[in-house]
Amino acid sequence: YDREEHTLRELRIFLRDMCKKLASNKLFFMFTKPVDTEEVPDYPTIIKQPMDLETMMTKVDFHRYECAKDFLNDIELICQNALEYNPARTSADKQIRHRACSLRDYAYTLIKTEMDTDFEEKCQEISKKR
Ligand SMILES: Cc1noc(C)c1-c1cc(NS(=O)(=O)c2ccccc2)cc(C(=O)O)c1
Repeated sequence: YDREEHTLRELRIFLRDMCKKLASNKLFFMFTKPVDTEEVPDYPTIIKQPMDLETMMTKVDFHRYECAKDFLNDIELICQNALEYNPARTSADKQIRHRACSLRDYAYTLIKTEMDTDFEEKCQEISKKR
């Protein structure tokens, strides 16, 4: 196996562990699956690019992430969607916005602390060439 494939395989193992850690935190329960359009019928009229942690795990398996930055872009999407769909001053909306921001900060911090900087740089170099 050439070196680049080995690097990307290592990235996928790391990102699956990230997904698992984020999805296992009860605080982030509502981000673990796509928003159910039966439960929330107007969701697709407001949120054009839904994202969730189960979809992200599938994207890892389909080799859709070539660096941690691409993975964090989807975490950002989960967070932005929650802020956009739940803008009210009610405690329910405030709670989901707070949890969305916690998910984003927790994901960035996990990657920053657990991922080698030059490993990410190597992934981004590979990603640029493809
Ligand atoms: C996410 C999201 N974005 O807008 C809203 C609104 C939510 C959201 C959606 C749901 N119900 S759901 O059937 O779509 C679902 C259940 C379990 C996991 C994932 C989604 C529940 C909650 C909640 O706070 O409990 C929040």
